[in-house]
Amino acid sequence: MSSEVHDCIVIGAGIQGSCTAYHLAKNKQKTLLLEQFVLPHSRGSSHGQTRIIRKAYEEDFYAQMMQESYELWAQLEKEAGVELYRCTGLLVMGPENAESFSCLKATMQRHKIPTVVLEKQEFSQHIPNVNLTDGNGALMDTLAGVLYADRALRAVQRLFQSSGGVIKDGEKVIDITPGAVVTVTTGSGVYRGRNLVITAGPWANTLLTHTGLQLPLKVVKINVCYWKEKIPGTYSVGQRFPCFIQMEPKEGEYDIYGLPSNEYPGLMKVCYHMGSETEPDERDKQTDRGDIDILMRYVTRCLPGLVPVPAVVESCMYTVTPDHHFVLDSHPTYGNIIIGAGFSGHGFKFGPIIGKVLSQLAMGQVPSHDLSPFRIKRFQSHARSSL
Ligand SMILES: Cc1cc2nc3c(=O)[nH]c(=O)nc-3n(C[C@H](O)[C@H](O)[C@H](O)COP(=O)(O)OP(=O)(O)OC[C@H]3O[C@@H](n4cnc5c(N)ncnc54)[C@H](O)[C@@H]3O)c2cc1C
Ligand SMILES: O=C(O)[C@@H]1CCCCN1
Repeated sequence: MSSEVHDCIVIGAGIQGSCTAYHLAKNKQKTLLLEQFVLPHSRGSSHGQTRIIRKAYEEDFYAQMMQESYELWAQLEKEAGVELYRCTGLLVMGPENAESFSCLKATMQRHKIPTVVLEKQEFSQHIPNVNLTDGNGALMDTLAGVLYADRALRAVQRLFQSSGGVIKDGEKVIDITPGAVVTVTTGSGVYRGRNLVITAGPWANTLLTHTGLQLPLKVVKINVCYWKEKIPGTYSVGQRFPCFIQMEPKEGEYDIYGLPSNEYPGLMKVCYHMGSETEPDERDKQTDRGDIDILMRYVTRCLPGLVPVPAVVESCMYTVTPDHHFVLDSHPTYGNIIIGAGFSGHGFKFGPIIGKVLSQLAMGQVPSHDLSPFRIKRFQSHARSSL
């Protein structure tokens, strides 16, 4: 074991760990970022070319955090000298009389998020080639768009390194010994840090076992489906087609969402916001296609310009909490272990702000956002959390 003690060790080089490490290094913290796979990889949750960025949220705390996240993404773009965000707008469709749809509208209004409400009569004129479901309303979050995910991850990791940070990839953490100085053992080394951040995505509970904590997290495999345009370009980013979310507020059903064709010419990404449970290392053994059946019916009904059979299916994982809100907190027993987990399929857009608040927790500072919705304590009654 080297006698070197890092200010902070971060486990997991997905978007959350990479952004946290970047903020730590910017704050002159001697930081080591450990990643089990050789980078870049496609075995976690942060790979793929695109993600949605939006301020349209029902909850005030997300809308608020996104105000700053947009600013931080813009700073990153500038610092890295690459385009990470493309404004396309986000079309949200949902049952007009559902509480979630009106709550979304009200939150957007309260936070002065630029919004256009689309009346039914004008819908098809503004959004051709989409059939609005009967009883649904529609609105547009005009500053929403696409984040270039793979590119963003690379950019943040590069900026971390150029700020003096060290990445060791292909090093799986196999043991953690908590203490005033935390000892972290990988397959090829032993490292010590005054603070530890665990941002291990679907593997969060595997790592937390070493600290005597388990969170109520469910890992699901998402079939990432791309659908062929009957006429190339119909739903393309070039034709200013927006991202969309079809809200499904009924119990047991989940939203459907899409991004304009862009990364694969002629193919539009349309996915279901839930999947079947899996062990993170056994992702490819999970072959349930129930989500694809739901999508095929939706595409047939609402996106008539697409061939209703997926042309490409890729895999990704969500790590879902019971309330679909994140975990951003210190370990209940070891104050120098910080946890970022359970991003529940919507965490990418928050990467820079999550990195900032996790780095603040790791530096012993008061976080600049209220983290009470994200505390571990809220799971106290839950069977799988052992506190
Ligand atoms: C299909 C899909 C669509 C999505 N769409 C959106 C969207 O439109 N907008 C949005 O904002 N978000 C979206 N998300 C969610 C977003 O991508 C995730 O919330 C985010 O990527 C989670 O990042 P993470 O860093 O927590 O996890 P990960 O990216 O999984 O990173 C964790 C890392 O930890 C490493 N690790 C684990 N265990 C160890 C170990 N023992 N030793 C060393 N390293 C370890 C893993 O290898 C991995 O690289 C989507 C997710 C998916 C799957
Ligand atoms: O985070 C998002 O914006 C999207 C919304 C739809 C589901 C997947 N995630």
